[in-house]
Amino acid sequence: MITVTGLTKRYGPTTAVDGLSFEVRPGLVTGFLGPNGAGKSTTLRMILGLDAPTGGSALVDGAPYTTLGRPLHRVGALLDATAVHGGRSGRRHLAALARSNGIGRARVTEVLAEVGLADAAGKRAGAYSLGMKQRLGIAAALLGDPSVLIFDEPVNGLDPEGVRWIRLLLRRLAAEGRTVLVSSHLMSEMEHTADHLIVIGRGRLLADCGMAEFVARGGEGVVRVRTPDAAALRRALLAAGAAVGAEDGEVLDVSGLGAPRIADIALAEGIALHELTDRSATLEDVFMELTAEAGDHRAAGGALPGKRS
Ligand SMILES: Nc1ncnc2c1ncn2[C@@H]1O[C@H](COP(=O)(O)OP(=O)(O)OP(=O)(O)O)[C@@H](O)[C@H]1O
Repeated sequence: MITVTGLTKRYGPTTAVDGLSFEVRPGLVTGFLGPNGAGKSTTLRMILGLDAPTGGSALVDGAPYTTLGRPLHRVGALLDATAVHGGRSGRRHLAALARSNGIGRARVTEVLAEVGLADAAGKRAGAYSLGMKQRLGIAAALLGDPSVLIFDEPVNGLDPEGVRWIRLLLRRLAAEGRTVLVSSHLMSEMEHTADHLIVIGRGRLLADCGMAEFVARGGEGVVRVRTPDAAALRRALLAAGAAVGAEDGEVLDVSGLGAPRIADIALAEGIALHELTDRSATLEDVFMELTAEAGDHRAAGGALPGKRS
């Protein structure tokens, strides 16, 4: 469990984190989202005792990270996967970490296998691809079998197979009852991975709720229907109480009725459907709207990487 209370960090005139309070609970993947410069990394660094708060507190299982005995057994973190000693092999990197934390060598072999690096363990980490470095960083996070895991942008730069691997890993770690906090800019990926969301903007809390609840803020869904008989279907849907946007050739945008009901009405009227697509709001839609409302010009400009078109 991570408990952040009134957490504040100022760098000179810049307030990076501004009175932030939230809890991260076990058994869930919690997504930590915010536009560039929102204060995510600064918050994670304070949770991990790498930066001292200007005010407030960040506790792991009720205590500041810096006071935890054998911290690798309590918290595992991946902050910057490229920050490894390039001249050492993956195995030696992990062995050094294990030794300084009183962890046996057998565990090194175990985590190397778990992240799929068993075959590359003897190679210089400096020669690893970004994906392999991410895996090595994750192996280090898992080394002490911690109950709390923190990952900052774990899928950055990974290929689709690597992204999928991380998604399944995060889900498994949460299913094992661990506390999993993960930051990412990849909204479509987060939508598949996180159960709960903490969204910040300009260092302040914008949302702390379940994924479904957050996405539902996008309002009523719209169903796109394509049919060669748009005029007749439009009449039938209006009669059934739907709101139907202006006809555009064969395409109708329908709200107020779900896709199954629209299909039933079309069937009853003997009208063929060539497309029936649920176009409800996505996580990205709601995120962009929320962060734009909060006055973050970068989010409003739509310049986030990983944007789904
Ligand atoms: N060491 C530092 N000295 C001065 N300012 C800093 C420092 N670290 C962060 N900041 C500032 O604090 C703010 C928050 O930065 P932070 O890196 O925490 O945001 P972030 O949400 O992680 O952004 P990104 O998504 O771009 O990684 C930014 O305005 C940043 O410039």
